[in-house]
Amino acid sequence: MNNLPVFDYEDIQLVPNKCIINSRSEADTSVKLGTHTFKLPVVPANMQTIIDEPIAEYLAKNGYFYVMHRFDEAARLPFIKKMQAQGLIASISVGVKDYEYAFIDELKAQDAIPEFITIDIAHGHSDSVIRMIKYIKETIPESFVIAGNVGTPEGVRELENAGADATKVGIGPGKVCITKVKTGFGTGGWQLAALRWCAKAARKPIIADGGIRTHGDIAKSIRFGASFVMIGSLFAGHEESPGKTITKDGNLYKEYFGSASEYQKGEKKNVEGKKILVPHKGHLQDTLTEITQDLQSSISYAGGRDLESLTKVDYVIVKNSIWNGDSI
Ligand SMILES: NC(=O)C1=CN([C@@H]2O[C@H](COP(=O)(O)OP(=O)(O)OC[C@H]3O[C@@H](n4cnc5c(N)ncnc54)[C@H](OP(=O)(O)O)[C@@H]3O)[C@@H](O)[C@H]2O)C=CC1
Ligand SMILES: Nc1nc2c(ncn2[C@@H]2O[C@H](COP(=O)(O)O)[C@@H](O)[C@H]2O)c(=O)[nH]1
Repeated sequence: MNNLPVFDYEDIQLVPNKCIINSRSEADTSVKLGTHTFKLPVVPANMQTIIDEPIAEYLAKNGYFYVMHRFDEAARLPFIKKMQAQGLIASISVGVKDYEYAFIDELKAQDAIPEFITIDIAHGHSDSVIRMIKYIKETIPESFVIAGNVGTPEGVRELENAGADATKVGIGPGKVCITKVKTGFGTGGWQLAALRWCAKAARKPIIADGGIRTHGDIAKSIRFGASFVMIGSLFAGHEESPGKTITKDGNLYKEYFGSASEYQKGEKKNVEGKKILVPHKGHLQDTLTEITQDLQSSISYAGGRDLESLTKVDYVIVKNSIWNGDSI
C-alpha cells in the first residue's frame, strides 16, 4: 500500500499520439453500459440539486445516461412507469434501509422493473450493500445494478462477487464533500490513483465518482480505467439545475448541496456534506455539447477514433500540477 503511486487529476498529463482522423467530428464518444448505448461516458450525479424528473427525461430522450436520485422515495415507482410508458429507460437509486427491500418487492409485484438501479451509499464496502445487491439480483435480475461507493480493489471485488454489474469508485473527492476532513478517510486528493488501483481489480465497468473539475478529467478517468464518470459540480449551475437560483452582488448562482448535508437530511446528524453556490452557466445542453467536443478532441490526441483509444495512451506525472498558476 505504501508503494502505491499517489496522484490526482491535476498531477497527470496524457501524451499525444499521431492523429488518424480528418476532423474531430469523426471521433465517436459513445459507450455501452449493460445492453444500452449512450452518447457520452458521463452521468450527472444522483443528487437533489443536480437531477430532477425533467432533466432525467431530457437526458433519456436525447441518448444520455442518467441516474435519478433517491430522495423522493414515493415518486420512484410512478417515475419508472412514466419513463417506460414513453419508451425511455428507467434508472433509479435506492438505499439499504429495511423499507427498500419492500420497495424492490413492490417493483416486482407491479412489473415496473427499472433498467438500472444504483445503490447509493456513502460507505459501499459493507454487508448492508452486499445484502441489497443480492436481494435485487434475486428478485429482479433483469435490472443492471450499480453499487457503491468504494475506494479499494477489495471493495470492487466484493461488490462484483455479490452480483453488482458495475461499481462506483470515490469516497470523499466530491466538491461538496466534507467526509475527508470530518473522518480522515477517503480518496480525496488521490481519486485518480484510487481509480487506477480499483480498475486493475475490476472485471466489470467502473464509474469514477467525484472530483471531476475539468472536461480533460473525463479523458484521464477513462485512461485510468473508468467506463463512465459521475459528475456533480460541473452540472450544478445550469438554468435547468434543480438547485435554488440565488442573486448575490448582481451575479446569478445556483445552490449545490451534498446528499449528506444538513440541507438534504433536514437535521444536523452525521453530516458529511456542505452547501456551496456555483456560478450560473447557461443551459445543460451547451455543457453536454462542449463535453462531447472536448472528448472528441481528446480522442484525436490519443490517435484514435473512439473511447477505447484513450485507455492505452502514455501519461506523465507533472510536478506542481498542470495549472502552472493558470485557471480556466
Ligand atoms: N461518495 C461519497 O464520498 C459520499 C457520498 N455520500 C452521499 O450521501 C448520501 C447519504 O449516504 P448514507 O449516509 O450512506 O445514506 P443513508 O443515510 O441512507 O444511510 C444508509 C445506511 O447506512 C448506514 N451508514 C451510513 N454510513 C455508515 C457508516 N459509515 N458506517 C456504518 N453504517 C453507515 C446508515 O445508518 P446510520 O445513519 O445510523 O449510521 C443507514 O442505515 C448518499 O447519497 C451518498 O452517496 C455521503 C458521504 C460520502
Ligand atoms: N462526502 C460526500 N460526498 C457527497 C455528498 N453528496 C454527494 N457526494 C458525492 O460527490 C459526488 C459529486 O462530486 P463532484 O466533485 O462532481 O461535485 C457525488 O456523485 C457523490 O458521490 C456528501 O454530502 N458528502
